[in-house]
Amino acid sequence: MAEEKFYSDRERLVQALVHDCASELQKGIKEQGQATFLVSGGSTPKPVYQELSKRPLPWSKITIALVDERWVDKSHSGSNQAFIENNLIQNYAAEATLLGMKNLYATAAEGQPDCERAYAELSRPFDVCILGMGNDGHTASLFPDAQGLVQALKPESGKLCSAITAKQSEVTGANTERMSLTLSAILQAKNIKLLITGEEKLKVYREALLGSDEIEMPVRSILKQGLKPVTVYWAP
Ligand SMILES: O=C1O[C@H](COP(=O)(O)O)[C@@H](O)[C@H](O)[C@H]1O
Repeated sequence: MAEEKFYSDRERLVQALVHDCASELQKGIKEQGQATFLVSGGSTPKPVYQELSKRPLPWSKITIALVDERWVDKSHSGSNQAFIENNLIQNYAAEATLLGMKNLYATAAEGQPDCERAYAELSRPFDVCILGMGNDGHTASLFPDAQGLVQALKPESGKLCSAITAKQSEVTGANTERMSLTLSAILQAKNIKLLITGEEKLKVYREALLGSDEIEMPVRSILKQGLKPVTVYWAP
C-alpha cells in the first residue's frame, strides 16, 4: 500500500517533495559516493524541479535520467529532455549529468537498444524516481492499452527501456511514439514518488486503487506492487 502525503496547497507539496528528494539524494551520495535521480516530464513537477535546482546539493555527483520521452528532437515543444534542461539543469543543478532517451534513430523501436545500453550504465539501485500520472491512468509513458505495454510491464523482461506507441495522440501533438522506463526499471528505484495535483487526478488515483487491470490503468502496476515503497504526493 502506498504512503499518502497529502497537502493543503501546492506550495507545501513542492517544499515537502523538494526536501524529501534532496535528503534521499544526499543519503545516496553518502552511501555510494553518487546518486541517480529519475525524472518525469509533464506540467506537474515543474515547480519541484525549479525549486530543487536552487538547492546547494553535490550535484556533480548526481546523474539525472529521464523516466520517459516522446520520440522527438530537443527543439520540439514536447521534448522532456529540453523540459528538464530548462527547469532542473539550472542554478546549482547545472553541475549534474543528464542522460536523455532520444537518440539518432528514426523510431523509438530502432533506438531502443542504444537507449538500453546507456541506461544499463547507470548506477543501481536508482535513488529517487519521480513519476507523474495522466487522467487516463498512464504513468511514465506506460499508456493504457498501448503497443509495447504488455512487454514493458513484465517484471521478468529484464529490460530497462521500452518503445511504446500510445493509442491516442495527446495535446502535445500527433507524435505518439515514445520511450519509457519499464516497470522492472522503475522498481529498481529505492524511492518511488508519484506526484499528482488537483481533484481530477485524485479521483483517477482512487479509481486506480479500486481495480486491478494494469493494461487499463498502468499506474496500478506501481501502486499495487509490494516490492518497493511508493509515496503519493497530492495537493488540490
Ligand atoms: O505524458 C506525460 O504526462 C505525464 C503527466 O503529465 P502532467 O502534465 O499531467 O503532469 C508525465 O508524468 C510524463 O512524464 C509525460 O511524458
